[in-house]
Amino acid sequence: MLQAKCLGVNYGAVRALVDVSFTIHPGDSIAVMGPSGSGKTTVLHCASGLLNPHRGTVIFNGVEMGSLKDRGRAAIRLRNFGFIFQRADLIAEMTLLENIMLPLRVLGEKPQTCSIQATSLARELGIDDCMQRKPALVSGGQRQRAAIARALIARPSIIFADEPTGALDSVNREGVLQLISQQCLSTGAALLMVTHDPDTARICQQQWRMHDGQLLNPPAQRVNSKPTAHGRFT
Ligand SMILES: Nc1ncnc2c1ncn2[C@@H]1O[C@H](COP(=O)(O)OP(=O)(O)OP(=O)(O)O)[C@@H](O)[C@H]1O
Repeated sequence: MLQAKCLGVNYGAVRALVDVSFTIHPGDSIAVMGPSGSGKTTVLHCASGLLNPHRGTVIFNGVEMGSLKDRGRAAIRLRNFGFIFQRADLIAEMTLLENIMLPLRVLGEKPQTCSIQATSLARELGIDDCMQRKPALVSGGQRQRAAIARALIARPSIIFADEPTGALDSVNREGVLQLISQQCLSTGAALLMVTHDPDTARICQQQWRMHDGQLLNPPAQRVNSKPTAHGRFT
């Protein structure tokens, strides 16, 4: 589904990525781990088309992302990718409902259809009682659940998550991780998640390690495992 070949990114003298290659298949769940500055976020940004690598290519469903203009890459992101960041990054002026509906609205769905789907997803994520509130008036855990709903509503084929529970306490962290893995299992979406935390990484089938811009355990050497009945991955 997504293939990255020999990615290289430099920031001046800093070699943020060095010859990084990997493949993401439908349903894969991958945690990208490694020390601060090792290139985890840069990998996520290149894979998702947020950043054009200086060397190498990213091919999504047969389309080379680097050959597209910004608008073309944005269209692929909107239709196929969901994003969850450490801070929920919801739009402050909109209610949770409006935030969650936003991707479908941009894709041209009717408001009523968007509202029905957003409400149903919010119920699954346990935030249906605060959908009319703005982000500043709900808890951090509720904000992050809303961000997950927004990332999932257009049924993306890949979820990109960068420290998605970094701003949460341990109880909320566990709940949010369960929700992400359950939602990926039920929709078949792949997950590429950057995290420092080994406990967080354990929800994924695969743990990739980065060091000094290099991927240390290339995906070809990995052994895949299957999701458990509890919605977690082994
Ligand atoms: N916009 C930028 N300008 C200059 N250097 C950058 C920029 N973004 C990243 N870097 C550098 O590239 C390297 C990789 O950064 P990256 O953010 O990918 O690492 P990371 O593993 O995600 O780090 P962290 O865990 O601290 O978030 C680091 O040395 C970083 O300082």
